[in-house]
Amino acid sequence: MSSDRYIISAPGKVILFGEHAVVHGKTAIAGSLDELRTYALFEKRIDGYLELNLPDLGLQRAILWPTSILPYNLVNNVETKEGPQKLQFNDILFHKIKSIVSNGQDNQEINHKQQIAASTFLYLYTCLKYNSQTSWDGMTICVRSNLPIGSGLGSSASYSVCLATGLLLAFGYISPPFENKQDFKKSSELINLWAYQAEKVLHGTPSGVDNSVATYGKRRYSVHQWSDSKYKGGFIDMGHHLLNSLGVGHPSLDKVREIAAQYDLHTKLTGAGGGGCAVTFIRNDVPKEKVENVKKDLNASPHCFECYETSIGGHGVGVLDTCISTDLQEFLKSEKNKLAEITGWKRTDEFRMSLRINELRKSIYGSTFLIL
Ligand SMILES: Nc1ncnc2c1ncn2[C@@H]1O[C@H](COP(=O)(O)OP(=O)(O)OP(=O)(O)O)[C@@H](O)[C@H]1O
Ligand SMILES: C[C@@](O)(CCO)CC(=O)[O-]
Repeated sequence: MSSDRYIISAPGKVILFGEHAVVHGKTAIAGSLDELRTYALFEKRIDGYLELNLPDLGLQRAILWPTSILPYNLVNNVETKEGPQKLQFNDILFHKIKSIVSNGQDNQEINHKQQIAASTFLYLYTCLKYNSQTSWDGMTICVRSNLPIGSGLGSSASYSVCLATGLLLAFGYISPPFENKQDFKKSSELINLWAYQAEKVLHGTPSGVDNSVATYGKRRYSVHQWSDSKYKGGFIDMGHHLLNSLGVGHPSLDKVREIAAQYDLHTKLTGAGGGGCAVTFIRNDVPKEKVENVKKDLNASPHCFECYETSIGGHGVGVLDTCISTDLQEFLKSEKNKLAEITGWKRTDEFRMSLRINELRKSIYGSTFLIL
């Protein structure tokens, strides 16, 4: 049974090895991030309007559409209950949605990034609403994230997973609390499948790693244990140099490496490259003061690098307790570092329902990846 309100949360990701190889069907190793997440609030409306709030993308006001303008007649492939292979990306629908988004707003200018994010939402909404038996006729949505957006840490995948989960819940395709393992498995597969469609809107031809990591996540697994026990700095350096040789490096990422190397720490670029984020691995034996000093040096460099200290293995997608009283205004205006608190994500496990399955996945997209 569908409720009137959901708060969803999904993690960002870091790719440790193989970010470009995975696009060509080779193996990558990736992990979900702890505490760097996207949060989405879904509220039912019955007035036939969709309201989308994306303040992190700089949208000053909500975007509003009547649900009646959506091209449901172009939906031809809603195979939500079938196997993933049956779900094809619908180009005709996507182009129509894009034109609705770019024509539609008389009260504010919407830039390209905002248009793509809005199209992603409308694409999933139109596909999933078609054929659904639900009392939701319209909804208000607000998405917030404490991830850097467009920097290689999977903000788009966590956005996609939040949208897919909220819509699948609202339209009754899945239902919390995912009580038994079978429900767990089915719901997470469906979320991942639809998040992948969203990633296609955002990325074109994604490998599917990012949305899988944001869906499945994993139990906490600290970078310290990981780097100590299995891999040494040489691997990390080699990964970085190989990516540089592909031409996806950036001088500022080399600068991060240079500063961290002064403290005997190893760094590589992560994600697509060409800018974005580098990841520095911190061994168990590195004292806290040393970490603070590296961060200070990175901040103080002419590039003013921003540092996020985290571990690998955050929870996968979760549906948070709907009794939490956070309202739209509070959610919209919250500082990024307060999102976990105001949504209740910081409360104990018994208050949240989380989907987590950890395994080596031979993906439906053709690539193999290990989720840490
Ligand atoms: N909090 C958010 N609010 C609205 N849209 C978001 C949000 N986070 C991500 N997005 C969408 O995802 C896009 C960023 O995707 P992009 O692939 O460029 O970066 P990334 O996912 O952070 O990096 P990578 O894919 O390399 O890991 C944004 O332009 C927007 O469309
Ligand atoms: C660079 C790439 O690994 C995305 C990183 O976010 C490509 C992909 O997996 O689609």
